[in-house]
Amino acid sequence: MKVIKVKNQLEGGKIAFNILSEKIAAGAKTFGLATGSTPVEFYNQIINSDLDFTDKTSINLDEYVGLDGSDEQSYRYFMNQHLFNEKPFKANFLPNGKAADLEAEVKAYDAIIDEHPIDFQILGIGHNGHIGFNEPGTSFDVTTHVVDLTESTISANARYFASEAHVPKQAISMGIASILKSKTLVLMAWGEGKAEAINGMVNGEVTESLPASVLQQHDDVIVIVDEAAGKYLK
Ligand SMILES: N[C@@H]1[C@@H](O)[C@H](O)[C@@H](COP(=O)(O)O)O[C@@H]1O
Repeated sequence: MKVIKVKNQLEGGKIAFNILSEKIAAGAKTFGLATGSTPVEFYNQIINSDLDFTDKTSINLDEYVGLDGSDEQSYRYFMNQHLFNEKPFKANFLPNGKAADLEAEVKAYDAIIDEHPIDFQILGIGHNGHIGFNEPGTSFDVTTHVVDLTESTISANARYFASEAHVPKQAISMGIASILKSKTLVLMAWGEGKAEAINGMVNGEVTESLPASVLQQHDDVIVIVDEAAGKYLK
């Protein structure tokens, strides 16, 4: 795991963007994308670049169950607002949170990931160490699955909703086994609230109780943190 400390999200987003650009120059065509506040500056860098994505494919980590893509709180809507409306891709995949048959949707999403091996995956991290919506206790062997969100995640994500009661209780998430198949992973974290999770991920034991710790087992992971998120790192 390579750790890069930066001043702020702007500097971190630029570094992540530079890594992305190098991978594109080397032939990368499929990008695993994440939602949340963490990657917003990274997406701005993409939007403001002259890179062409019309022959590139994106596959997002997750989506809330029950939300349609037109719903402002859905991750599809977030991605449209923060990236896709400005930077057209060949294809943008996200799980369908409104699928009538969730098990069929999970299988279909696994097939999409198999057909489009991910070259570069961008990740944020939850306060409890989750990646995507793989909550503590999730097996490292799972592929796409339906997740019951923890209270901690529901309350952390309530800021985007009218109230905590409006936050969906379930999500469809790419699994840890799928995330680990990406050739390169870049995980970013900003702010003190992420400091303990980051320290556990980098220096702690590899354990399902801190899902991000599994990244220690991958040989091309770059962690970009600001001072606050990296405060326990040597
Ligand atoms: N499913 C998403 C994760 O992919 C994201 O990394 C995390 C952190 O969000 P933020 O970047 O807003 O701190 O929140 C959500 O739970």
